[in-house]
Amino acid sequence: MHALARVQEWYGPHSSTAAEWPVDALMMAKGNRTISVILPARDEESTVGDIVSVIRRDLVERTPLVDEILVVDSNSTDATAERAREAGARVVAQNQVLPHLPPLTGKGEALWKGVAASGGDIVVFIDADLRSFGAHYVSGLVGPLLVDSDIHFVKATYERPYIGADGSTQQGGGGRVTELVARPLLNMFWPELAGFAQPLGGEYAARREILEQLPFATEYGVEFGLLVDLLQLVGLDAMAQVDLGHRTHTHQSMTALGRMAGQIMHTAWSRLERQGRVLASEPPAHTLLQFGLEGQAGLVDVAVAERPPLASLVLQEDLA
Ligand SMILES: O=c1ccn([C@@H]2O[C@H](COP(=O)(O)OP(=O)(O)O[C@H]3O[C@H](CO)[C@@H](O)[C@H](O)[C@H]3O)[C@@H](O)[C@H]2O)c(=O)[nH]1
Ligand SMILES: O=C(O)[C@H](O)COP(=O)(O)O
Repeated sequence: MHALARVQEWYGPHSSTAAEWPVDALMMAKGNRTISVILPARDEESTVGDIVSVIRRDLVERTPLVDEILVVDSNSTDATAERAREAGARVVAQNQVLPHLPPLTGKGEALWKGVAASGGDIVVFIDADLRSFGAHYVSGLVGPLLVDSDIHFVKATYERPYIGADGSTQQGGGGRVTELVARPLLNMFWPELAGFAQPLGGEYAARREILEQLPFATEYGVEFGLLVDLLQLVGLDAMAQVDLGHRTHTHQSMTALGRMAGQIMHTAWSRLERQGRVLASEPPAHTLLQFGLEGQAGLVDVAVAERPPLASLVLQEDLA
């Protein structure tokens, strides 16, 4: 079957909206399973507290859908940890989780450490820089996992405007790396994943037993790597998409997004090599020469390290 026909066949039965997953119905479906919400946070003092407070108020105190709120403090230099703790989250410092391992950096490292430090049967990731967060983000993402045992992973979709520094809104202007890098790469090499409208979005949920079987690319390669690896591990029919409505967040600069794009291309390359689809005569360069606003040049490293599946680590430590 042609890949796009496959996407069409998948799309209907695997797509829903957050409104289709009311919290009361999910409480009935939850049984004795536990749910952890993990927020990776680097210098997010202005937003992390509000997000944690909403989860705590609506999904812990009002209705106990969520069992654990964990903020992974990703080497912040601001009051992220204090704001998160005051709002009611458990906070762990990224480098204090599995401290016997040499630390790595970036968002993927924060997520991997978050999975290691949390305990829920279902894990929900929520970015800590969201400005549009509502409790429906969490309930929408866990809905398909709680009611359908064949679903192992749920990814959010939403409208993503670009909000300028002057507050002006450009509808559909957000997600620049998604549109210019991730989507073309997915369509070229993994077209079955083309139906995920926001492949780089930071909001998704999965069963712990699946997350522990997956390697985690560090830095900003993590979402792209997880999607590609999940397709191989569980297959498209075990993956679902939920529309959460609208997402706004803190935008990064163009140079920061250039580095992100480089990291995503490296992650894609590593998967192509691993799947035996390219044979490199020499490895791709991981340096990126960028030019700042005033024309100053700077060399940055966009290499993406990788953490092994947590399950393999536990096994190794058991054997040691
Ligand atoms: O070293 C880091 C960098 C980021 N973050 C946190 O990760 C989240 C998302 O990072 P952000 O810098 O806001 O990324 P975006 O520019 O929003 O990038 C988008 O695209 C990335 C690549 O797929 C995803 O990782 C993001 O979740 C997604 O929002 C935020 O809570 C950050 O504080 C960390 O914890 N550690
Ligand atoms: O998903 C993306 O492409 C990055 O998060 C960048 O998003 P932005 O263009 O909305 O800042």
